[in-house]
Amino acid sequence: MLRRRAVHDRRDGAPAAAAIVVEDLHRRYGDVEAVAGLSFSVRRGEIFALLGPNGAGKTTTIEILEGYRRRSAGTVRVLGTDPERGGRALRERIGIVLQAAGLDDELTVRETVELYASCYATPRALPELLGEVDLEDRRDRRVLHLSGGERRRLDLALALVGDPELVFLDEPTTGLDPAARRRAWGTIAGLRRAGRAIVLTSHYMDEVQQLADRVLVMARGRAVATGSPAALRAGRGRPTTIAFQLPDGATLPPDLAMLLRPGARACAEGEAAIGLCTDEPTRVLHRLTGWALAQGFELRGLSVVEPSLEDVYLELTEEPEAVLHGS
Ligand SMILES: Nc1ncnc2c1ncn2[C@@H]1O[C@H](COP(=O)(O)OP(=O)(O)OP(=O)(O)O)[C@@H](O)[C@H]1O
Repeated sequence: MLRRRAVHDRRDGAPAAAAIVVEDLHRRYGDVEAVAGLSFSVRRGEIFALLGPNGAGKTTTIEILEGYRRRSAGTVRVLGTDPERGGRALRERIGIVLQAAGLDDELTVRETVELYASCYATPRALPELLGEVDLEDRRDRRVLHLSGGERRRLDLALALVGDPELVFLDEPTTGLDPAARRRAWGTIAGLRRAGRAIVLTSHYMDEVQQLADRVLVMARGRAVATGSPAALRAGRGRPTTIAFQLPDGATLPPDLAMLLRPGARACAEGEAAIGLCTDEPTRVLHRLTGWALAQGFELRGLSVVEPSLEDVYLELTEEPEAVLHGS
């Protein structure tokens, strides 16, 4: 059973809903400004996704939060402490799941967890921990013989062995089959229910949409959008797409044809051959179906599609000057 955390700072008992507070963070590497004035906060009991294309500055930001890189300027508080000065005491309160942790293939699951547990003063009990990541029946199996999904769950167990208040998950479901991904999502959602703060990076937008309470999209070291996945999808006048297939030889009337924007990403995607982009889906759908009925056409594959988080992400990261802040 998961332990539910009180939303309090462990050291002084004061309320501390924010697990991470970052204000005007900068990091330069010579001429490169990898992080150029980033501000955000992460609450306890929330999954916060940090997204951005290659080179956006995600790794630099996360390693500053983890205490493994120094910043050039700005203020950072992680669990109430400056990570540059937190040392081992802070690191014991943080769990990190890397994309490829270097584990000893010859050790069993139990031996691997016990090895990591020996680094903590008060580690989690083995049965409870293996239960949380659904690995109880693999405890005596060597790492070498674990499936990809089991290996990722062991990585997660190792990050949780010190009972962290804050967990960093880097691409937690890369390489997993669809069923294993769904199980991993359930485990990650369980971490949130237990009151932990979770910082997630992922290239799977369906995963982010499913798990994240809030998203920060970075490009060129800056935030280009923050907000819930739903707020980002609905934001800034993004049109709805009405998708369908036209019968062979049929031609749309001019007032509907003018809504065809084949170059626009939201219109081009989807299974149907034709997409109309509109901010007035009710009116346009009424007009379209009225026209089709009058012509005696069946509009196969008719659907009304909101932009996906992936559409929004691609649009934002291709236009880094466009700054949006959702709720
Ligand atoms: N140690 C370093 N020395 C010099 N430049 C660096 C160093 N680390 C990162 N950079 C540069 O800083 C920028 C941001 O890199 P960073 O690794 O933080 O981005 P990222 O968003 O994590 O990218 P990716 O998704 O590819 O891992 C890039 O231009 C990168 O080349």
